[in-house]
Amino acid sequence: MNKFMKGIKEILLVVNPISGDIDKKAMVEDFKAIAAKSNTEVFLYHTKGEKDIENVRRITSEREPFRIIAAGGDGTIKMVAEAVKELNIPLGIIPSGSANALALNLNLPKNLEEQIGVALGKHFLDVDLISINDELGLHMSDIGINAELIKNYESSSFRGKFGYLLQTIPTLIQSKYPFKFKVETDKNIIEEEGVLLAIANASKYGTGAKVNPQGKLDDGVFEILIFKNLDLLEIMKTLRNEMSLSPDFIKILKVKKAKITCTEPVAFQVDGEYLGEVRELNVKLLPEKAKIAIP
Ligand SMILES: Nc1ncnc2c1ncn2[C@@H]1O[C@H](COP(=O)(O)OP(=O)(O)OP(=O)(O)O)[C@@H](O)[C@H]1O
Repeated sequence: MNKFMKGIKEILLVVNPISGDIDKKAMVEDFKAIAAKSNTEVFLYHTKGEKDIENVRRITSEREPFRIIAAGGDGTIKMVAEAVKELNIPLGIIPSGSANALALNLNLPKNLEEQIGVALGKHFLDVDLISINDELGLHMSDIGINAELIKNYESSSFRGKFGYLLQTIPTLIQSKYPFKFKVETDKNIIEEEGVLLAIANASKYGTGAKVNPQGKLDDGVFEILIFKNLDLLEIMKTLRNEMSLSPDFIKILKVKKAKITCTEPVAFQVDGEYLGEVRELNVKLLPEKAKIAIP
């Protein structure tokens, strides 16, 4: 008798073994124990750091899980969302990265038992997916000083808040700001000088900085935020803390599609991952959504 005939459901648990420098053995055991109570088996996949999208896709088509859980940081969640974006399989998140910005924006609980409960629960948000130069963006991507800061942070050896703090002044000194941004949308063309242009699906950065009060992950639009060239230290301070930035510093456009160009190559990051310098970004909302379990 196969598992379907026995009425056993299967979950795919995707675990990033290195994310956040956290040992996940106890989490996996807890997860299996809780899943077993509802006649659910767990198929475990440890990410390898290469070919993970292909592997998750293959395992999903072979095993047909009714839900996929991503245990890792933002990079792991994004990888899983990319792998199964055409399939409409519900996703759960066990936040276990050094950066958990999506979990923060989804108000996921801090306690592991509660996180497992939510990940296996029945409430979902259909999160918009954004394509940025063919990269999948889930919450906050940008070009300008924040991406320069992430680049410097990634190449330094200090992690966490202190690591960012340490890189702030060198980033400001080395930065090529202000940048000249041109944004073309269906409605108009805007040219503006600024220190940073963000493509925001969410309201907050992973630091808690609430820069996009209008941002809703499931509203079928995204915001383009242009941080004007004003009080740079104030902006940097805001980005790295749980603060709201004064609206005087930001211009906000609500769009479904845009082309962004800069006169010079500028640092670019997607959901906290530095992706080199670009001169042009083609951004559009994808027709697919990620169905993510929420409290
Ligand atoms: N087994 C592995 N060995 C090395 N790297 C891996 C492995 N599995 C996944 N990765 C890498 O982990 C990264 C994703 O990490 P994720 O964002 O989930 O956690 P994180 O702790 O927040 O990471 P980071 O601090 O790099 O943002 C990807 O770059 C991926 O290639």
